Amino acid sequence: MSHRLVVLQGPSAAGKSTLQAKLGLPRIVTWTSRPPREGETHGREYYFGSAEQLKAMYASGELLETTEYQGNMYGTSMASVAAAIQDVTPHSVVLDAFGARKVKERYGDKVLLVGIYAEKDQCARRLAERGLSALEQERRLASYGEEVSLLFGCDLIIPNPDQRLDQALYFIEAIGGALTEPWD
Ligand SMILES: Nc1nc2c(ncn2[C@@H]2O[C@H](COP(=O)(O)OP(=O)(O)O)[C@@H](O)[C@H]2O)c(=O)[nH]1
Ligand SMILES: Nc1ncnc2c1ncn2[C@@H]1O[C@H](COP(=O)(O)OP(=O)(O)O)[C@@H](O)[C@H]1O
Repeated sequence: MSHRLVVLQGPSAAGKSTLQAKLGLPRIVTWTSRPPREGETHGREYYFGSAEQLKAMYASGELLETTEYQGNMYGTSMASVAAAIQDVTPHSVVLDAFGARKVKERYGDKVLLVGIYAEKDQCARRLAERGLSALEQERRLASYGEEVSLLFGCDLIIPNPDQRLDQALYFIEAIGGALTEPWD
């Protein structure tokens, strides 16, 4: 398979990070201006920086793309994506639909866009269990409809309903297996 980068997109709490972890590929760490959550470390979950820093990085061409999500900026470093695409080992990254499209436009078939889908009430429950404030939960769910409609731009969509994580994992493992087979 010629895909070098798996991009996961989908609504908040659909299960993107969970499935990315199970995919087991090295992850591209992206930048955000949102404050770190408890347990998050600079360089592991994200690189944390100010909005001004991210804007300056974008202006200087250091970031391939930036997006605003829930009032915070996010961005992917040009060098990290280029290095991932060149690397012998495929990588993965979680991006919103805007970032996913940018990366796909630039790298075409080297990028596999995987949409992760779960129903709205299930995402709502998962968000509530994550301990986010009521306002944050509401904000994340507000973009649910738009994020689901944008899944149709993906190369494939994996449903991740409650109680069927095993089924979603089956597909994720199949992708991981196909990507890590020897290629010419
Ligand atoms: N375009 C773009 N989106 C990103 C980037 N990094 C993260 N995201 C998106 O930002 C969204 C919000 O991430 P986060 O604040 O960690 O919240 P959560 O995923 O809802 O817990 C995620 O769903 C990702 O899709 C990036 O570098 N570029
Ligand atoms: N199939 C599933 N059934 C029940 N809970 C799930 C399932 N998939 C993921 N979760 C849980 O939902 C929450 C949100 O998952 P996460 O991967 O962080 O979502 P995202 O990265 O899309 O925001 C986590 O607590 C995770 O353990």
